[in-house]
Amino acid sequence: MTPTARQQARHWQRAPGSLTQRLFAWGGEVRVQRLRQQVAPLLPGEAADLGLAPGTRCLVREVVLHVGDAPVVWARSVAPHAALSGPWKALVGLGTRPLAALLFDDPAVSRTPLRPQWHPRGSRWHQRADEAWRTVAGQPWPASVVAARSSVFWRRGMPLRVFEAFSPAMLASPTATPPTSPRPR
Ligand SMILES: C=C(O[C@@H]1C=C(C(=O)O)C=C[C@H]1O)C(=O)O
Repeated sequence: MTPTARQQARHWQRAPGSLTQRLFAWGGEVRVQRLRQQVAPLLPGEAADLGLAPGTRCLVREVVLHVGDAPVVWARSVAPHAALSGPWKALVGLGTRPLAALLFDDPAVSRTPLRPQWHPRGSRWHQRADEAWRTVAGQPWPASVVAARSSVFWRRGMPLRVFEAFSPAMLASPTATPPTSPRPR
């Protein structure tokens, strides 16, 4: 990873507030492609961050965010299944609306500090990012490391862990224009 890419990764890993809003400001058009939303096993680190026993039934939502015509973020959010009948029931009908809609305008939602992380090729996280990219872009994850971040949103005592991985297209250079110009309206 070039020094510029590392610097850009740190920028996105630590950027407060809504990533969707930042992507919109960066590229003018953001689209959410939902890959899955179902009860599924957790990946390494998720149960601990949620304060759950491994094997607890959880809802898993995976999406890819597109800016213009290019996929730029793979995101994976997990919550205890029990939360779907309570504080996070709005997840059920979210569809392809950005998750941010449930998080940043609700005073009942708090967020733990952002945790930057790097997942090398061979890790479960890199494997999952690779699977998502093969599905969406028809190619493997285009880097040997997945630069990402995670944090936990809390609402009325129930957690929602959000993980976001940044594609190399986002890390290209400080002045990187979005990967493609938004489609003309
Ligand atoms: C949490 C946010 O919502 C974004 C949208 C997501 C989704 O729709 O599943 C998941 C993670 C984020 O990239 C945000 O914009 O910060």
